[in-house]
Parts: sequence; structure tokens; C-alpha cells
Amino acid sequence: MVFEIETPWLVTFITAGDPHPKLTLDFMLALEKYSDVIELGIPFSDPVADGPTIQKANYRALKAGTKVSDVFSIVRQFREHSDKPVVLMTYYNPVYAKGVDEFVKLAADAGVSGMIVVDLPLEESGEYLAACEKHGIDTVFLAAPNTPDERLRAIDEASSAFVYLISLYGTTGAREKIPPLAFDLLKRAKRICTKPVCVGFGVSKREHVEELVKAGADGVVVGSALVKIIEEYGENAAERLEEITRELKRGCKG
Ligand SMILES: O=P(O)(O)OC[C@@H](O)[C@@H](O)c1c[nH]c2ccccc12
Repeated sequence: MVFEIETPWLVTFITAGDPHPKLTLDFMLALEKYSDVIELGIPFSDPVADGPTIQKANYRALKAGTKVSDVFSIVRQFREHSDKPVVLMTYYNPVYAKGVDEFVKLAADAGVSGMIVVDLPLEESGEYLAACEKHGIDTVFLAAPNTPDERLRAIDEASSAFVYLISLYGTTGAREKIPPLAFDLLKRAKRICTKPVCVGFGVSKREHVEELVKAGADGVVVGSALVKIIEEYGENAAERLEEITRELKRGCKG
């Protein structure tokens, strides 16, 4: 089931527990005002797809003692204040460690709407897909600029919430420009996919959002630019997060 909200979406990402689990709810509520979807990262010790900004956020969150159970309880608290979709972003290891079905069940019970398991290939996702279906969790799979059409089709089929288009070859992190590769992939995905397509990696400014939405994106994902605010402002980040999110959301409106 695709989230029933009007596109284009602003999807905002932060790492849960960064810099301390007791601050995450406030940050989510600041993002929530102008975001359509919140992507919440489960802190992990070896975040191989992440660049330095989010690596440091993972480190801060783990150092503060953030556990998977804390992330679920943050989502449960968020649900007392907001109906906006929350997508959990995680590496496969924490899911595997808890047991796939158990993890997905706990996520659903906490009020999680969807999940992205960034290092779980489609071919190995049978058990996970069955658990998501059983517990009513939406799925998001990732496609890269070199993903062939046929695989893009399979990714679209397996993704019930949206398809996540990775804009470049590399790790997460704010960048100056959206690479031309991203627009090629977007054009191809719009032709092939039936679900909304959202572009992430490097998107960090209102102009980026405007460009991508003009090119047909159903949504954009902004992570590192927000995580940097948390790095800089620490416990006082909420107000800045709200301001930046408002500006990014304006970009969705052209
Ligand atoms: O940080 P960026 O470049 O704005 O990209 C979004 C990203 O942070 C978020 O979706 C994400 C964080 N870690 C990931 C790992 C893989 C895929 C996606 C992610």
C-alpha cells in the first residue's frame, strides 16, 4: 500500500539516538511539520553505505547507548503526536540478530509504517517480504544508476511504499550538485515504475529539490544536510531543523 499522501514528498532522514535517544522525539517533531515522510535510521557500528556525516551520527548514537528497543520506543512516542509515515532505515544485521519476523513485528507494533533494509538484496528478501506482508509494513528497495530496466521492474514490484533511487555511485553525504546520472535514472524509473520514485544521496538544498521535482521525482530524500545540523547544534537543533525543512518543502512546490 503506497502512503496515501499527495506527491511530491519531502522525506527527511536522521539517525535515531543522535546525539542522545532522549532528543530524537523532539527532532522528529521538528521535522514532521514540513516533511511528508520521516526516515529514521537505526544506529549501526559498520554503516558501509554512509559517508562521514552519517557515520559520525551512528557513532554518537551508539556511544549514547542507543539500542534497537529505544528506537521502537521513540516511534511509539512519536505516534502519540503524529500520523505521518515513519520509515525505519536499517542494515540487515540488527534485523537478522533479532529474527526477521520478530523485528518486523516489533516495528509494526511500535507504529512503523515502512522499512528500508539497505544491504538486503532483492534476491535474498523472501523471508523479510513475507514478514512485512504479514505485519502490514510497507517496503522500500533501492535502485542505482546502473540498475538494469528489468531489475528496476522487480524492485518496483517488491516496493510497496516507494522506490528509492540512489542519485550517484558512492556513499551518503551532502553534495554541491545533483549529478546528471540521477536525472537519467529518474527518467528511466518514471517510465518503468508504477510506485512513487524518490531520489536520495546528495540532495541537500532547496534548488536540488526543485530540479528533481521538475524532472518528475515523486519525492526527494534529505539526510546528511539535516544530520549536519544535529552535529553542529546538538540538543538545540530542533528549531534549525524545522527552518531548513520548511525551506526544502518549498522546493517541492516549485
Ligand atoms: O545523506 P544523504 O546524502 O542526504 O542521503 C539520504 C540518506 O541519508 C538516507 O536515506 C540514508 C542514510 N543512510 C543510508 C544508507 C543507505 C541508503 C540510504 C541511507
